[in-house]
Amino acid sequence: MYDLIIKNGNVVFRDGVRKVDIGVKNEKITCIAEEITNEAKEVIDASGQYVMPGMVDTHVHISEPGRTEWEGFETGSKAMAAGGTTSYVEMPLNALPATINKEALDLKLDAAVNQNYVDYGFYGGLVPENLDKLEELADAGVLAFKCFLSDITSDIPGDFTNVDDYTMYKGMQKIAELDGILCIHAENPSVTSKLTEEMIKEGRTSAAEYVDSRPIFTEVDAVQRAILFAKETGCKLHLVHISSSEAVQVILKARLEGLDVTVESCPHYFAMTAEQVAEIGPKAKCQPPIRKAKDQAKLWDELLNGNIDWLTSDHSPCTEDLKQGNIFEAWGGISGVQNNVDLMFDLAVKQRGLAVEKFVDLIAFNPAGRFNLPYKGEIAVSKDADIILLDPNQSYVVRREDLYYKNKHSAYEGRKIDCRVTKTIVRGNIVFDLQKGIVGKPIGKLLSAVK
Ligand SMILES: NC(=O)NC(NC(N)=O)C(=O)[O-]
Ligand SMILES: [Zn+2]
Ligand SMILES: [Zn+2]
Repeated sequence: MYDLIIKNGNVVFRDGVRKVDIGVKNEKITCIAEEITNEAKEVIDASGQYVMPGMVDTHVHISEPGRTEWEGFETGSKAMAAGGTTSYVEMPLNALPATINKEALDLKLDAAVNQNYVDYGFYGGLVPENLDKLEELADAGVLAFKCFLSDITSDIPGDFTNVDDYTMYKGMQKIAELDGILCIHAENPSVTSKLTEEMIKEGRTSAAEYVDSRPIFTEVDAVQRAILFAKETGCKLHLVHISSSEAVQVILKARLEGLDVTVESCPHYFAMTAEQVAEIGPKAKCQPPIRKAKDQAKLWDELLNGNIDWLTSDHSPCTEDLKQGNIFEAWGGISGVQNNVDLMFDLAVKQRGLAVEKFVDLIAFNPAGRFNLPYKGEIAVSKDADIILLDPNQSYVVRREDLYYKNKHSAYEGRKIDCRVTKTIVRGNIVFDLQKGIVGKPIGKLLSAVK
């Protein structure tokens, strides 16, 4: 007797797609066979659909507690469930206080209980004043550390700030000792902040000028410096939301030379060009910026050639008033997590011919492996039954009223997507069904690393 059987689907394994049935018991995948005829409490007919591991999104900002009006665990995780994400790792910034010591992490852990529809874990932040807190954060179970090279200043007490070089160096030494990973937002803060000042002063505040205020070389420069520091300290490195082929090439070269470094990029860098951002407006503002069409084409080559390790949403929501005005004034961060899986499946698999098993590596297997979650990210016996169904023949238009975000704005509003996540299952529990919406209770559990 199984808890759940998923029948007749095109199941995506790491080595290809096979039409098989999946049996789930006690939250795990316990059987994969051509035909399972046993009894089950629930049977799903997945005919005509892909059956894949849910997305393991290692880059999500939920600003609860402290800025809960921007996004909360409940609304954010419902959006993830509806979009095909089954686990996520939450960034140490945007909530107040930032997650830079154990007390702040405890506030997050408390706030997250009984609110999440999908499984969740946390980052610890690295900032100039918390070098002596990294160990307590690691002991308390953060899955990785995160720092900003890019300028991020705030006069609100407890808010996140960027690192200076000394902090990056010392932080990497400590994180190497703890056998952790440091994830870095890589942009040269001095150049980007001065260019920004200059352009605002001159009234050059169009979307095109915003892109020019954060040129690709500032990303490459910060990546190179992070790599140099990682070589010196032996710290494992991961570069978040990389926006340019030039930066990917630098990372690839360092990896070939033996450095333990990985790289992520995000759907918005593939789904929109700077030229389109000029039309969409501040809802599509992020840092680093969405690049021009000619640069995006090169980033696509990197993704299709297997040079980008995985995709993340970088879901960084805010209230709508912060997305008004000119693009320089608006909040930098895109709400996108609800449409990431089907949007990227459409763009990469359907439109550009990426093999569906490679797609699954990009959304699930690779991030789960890097973040020491070997029980996630793959359809295989003994793994958690975190499974999504995706219908490659269904189209939909992103509509505001369908979004679960606390603030229902999206850079993708009005966009047509030619495939759709129709069911999301977390450890054997159906949490989203296209017909019914969010189903059941917030059953999300805290992730723990297996080293
Ligand atoms: N404070 C943020 O959430 N920033 C985020 N914003 C973006 N990417 O525009 C990020 O990840 O840097
Ligand atoms: Zn960032
Ligand atoms: Zn982010």
